[in-house]
Amino acid sequence: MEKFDTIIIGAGPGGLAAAYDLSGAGQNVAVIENNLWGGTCPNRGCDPKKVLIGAVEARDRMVQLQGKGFGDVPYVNWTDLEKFKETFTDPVSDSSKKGAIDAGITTIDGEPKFVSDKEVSVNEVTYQADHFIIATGQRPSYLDVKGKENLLSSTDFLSLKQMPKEVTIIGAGYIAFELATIANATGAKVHVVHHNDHPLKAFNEKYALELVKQLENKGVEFHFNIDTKEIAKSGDKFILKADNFELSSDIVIGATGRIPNVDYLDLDKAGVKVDRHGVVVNKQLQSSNERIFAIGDVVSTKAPKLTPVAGFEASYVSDVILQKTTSDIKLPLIPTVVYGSPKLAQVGEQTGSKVVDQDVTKWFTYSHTNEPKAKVRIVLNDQSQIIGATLLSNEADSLINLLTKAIEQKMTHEDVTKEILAYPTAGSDLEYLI
Ligand SMILES: Cc1cc2nc3c(=O)[nH]c(=O)nc-3n(C[C@H](O)[C@H](O)[C@H](O)COP(=O)(O)OP(=O)(O)OC[C@H]3O[C@@H](n4cnc5c(N)ncnc54)[C@H](O)[C@@H]3O)c2cc1C
Ligand SMILES: NC(=O)c1ccc[n+]([C@@H]2O[C@H](COP(=O)([O-])OP(=O)(O)OC[C@H]3O[C@@H](n4cnc5c(N)ncnc54)[C@H](O)[C@@H]3O)[C@@H](O)[C@H]2O)c1
Repeated sequence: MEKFDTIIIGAGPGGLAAAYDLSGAGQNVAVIENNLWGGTCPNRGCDPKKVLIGAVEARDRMVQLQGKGFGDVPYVNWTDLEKFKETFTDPVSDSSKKGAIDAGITTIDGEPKFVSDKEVSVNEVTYQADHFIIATGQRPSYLDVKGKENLLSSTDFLSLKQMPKEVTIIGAGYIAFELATIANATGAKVHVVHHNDHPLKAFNEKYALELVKQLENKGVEFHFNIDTKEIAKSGDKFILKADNFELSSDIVIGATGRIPNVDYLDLDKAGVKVDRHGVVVNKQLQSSNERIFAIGDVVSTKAPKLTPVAGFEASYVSDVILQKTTSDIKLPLIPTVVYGSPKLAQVGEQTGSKVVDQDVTKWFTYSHTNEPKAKVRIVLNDQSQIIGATLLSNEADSLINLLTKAIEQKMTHEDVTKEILAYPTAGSDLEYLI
């Protein structure tokens, strides 16, 4: 029986990062993957989404400057854009696997199943290891309603060969907003159907509602407090049905959350406990079997399910396995961005001793490209240090990283005035934002 120091299940950003760390430290490491190498983020998540959003941003920039240097602006050509996206996604799996092999990591394709707390079987071959890391991520969850087989997922959306004329998206989280923004820029009529009136629940409500308004101004229609009961097929159309509500469209995308990939692994044979949010772990990311760890999206903790979080946890667990640390995991500040157009970003505390909330639409940073709406909200503590921020603008993604550093360094207004940042940029406004 082949024996490894560590076997990792799942070759996403989390699993591969751990594999490189452990193999780089001299361990004999195997990674088992049952689908595309590289995982969700580069194959069917962050990266393809960002390629599509890139085209939306280019179009929106021209629309903003219509009559100010630009004339008629065409819709994004979906078919061409999809082909461009594929130049990023097509090579990912092979190159991720090759990279691992080149680094001396054993790569195994197939469906792993635990046969004991020390052994896993794949394609009828049994492998043993001192430690295991479960890094199997999440997959889309589908609403449990009549006709749920008629729902498409974000993965299906990102690979559509043609963008239909009418698109309905159920849910109002990250995925719903990002896909709505993309479909809208191709000229599709987009509907967002949500079961309550709290879109993007984790974000400042006023800012989330301002983003709704910006999308409505572009023609996206939001239907709040609609509890979907059925997705019926009628000819070429799909009808979303709820109490006193029907909506017909060409496709219906379910974006109502994701579920952990904990089934099919026979985790009970290894004594690993799970709940509906994923693998249950302690503060060292150890499961109920102390030799089996879990990282990334599959972990049942409140940590945001994001690529940099999976990478951070991978590095932490590698250090635990290599006996470089015995401390509990301590996640740093985690900035998050909804890649719409404009973008919505948030980091840190949302309440404090002082809040400076400004509409900065008319500031040069935003007015020179005629942005329709830009807002910045900074939260300070009783020592006037920056402790949190919410941003809505096209510059929000870069500015949120700068603010994350400012919070980590406990910067005050006075500290900010002592810095020189390139002008004119969103960063050089910082001293006027506090
Ligand atoms: C549409 C979309 C957009 C996103 N955009 C962003 C973004 O902009 N920024 C951001 O930070 N995050 C984003 N995310 C989230 C990000 O993709 C995840 O947080 C990240 O991929 C988690 O990494 P992971 O390694 O934990 O899991 P994954 O990347 O999901 O990798 C898990 C791997 O395990 C494999 N696997 C599953 N089950 C098994 C099994 N039984 N046996 C073997 N292998 C298995 C899977 O095939 C996969 O390759 C997005 C997600 C989606 C869906
Ligand atoms: N930019 C990014 O960083 C990014 C982008 C996409 C995804 N992600 C990650 O992927 C995760 C999954 O994204 P998501 O958008 O699927 O999940 P989410 O949890 O962000 O949003 C799910 C939404 O569906 C709603 N919902 C639940 N049941 C519903 C129902 N019956 N009818 C209508 N709406 C319903 C929820 O209220 C919520 O608004 C995110 O939490 C995030 O961790 C991150």
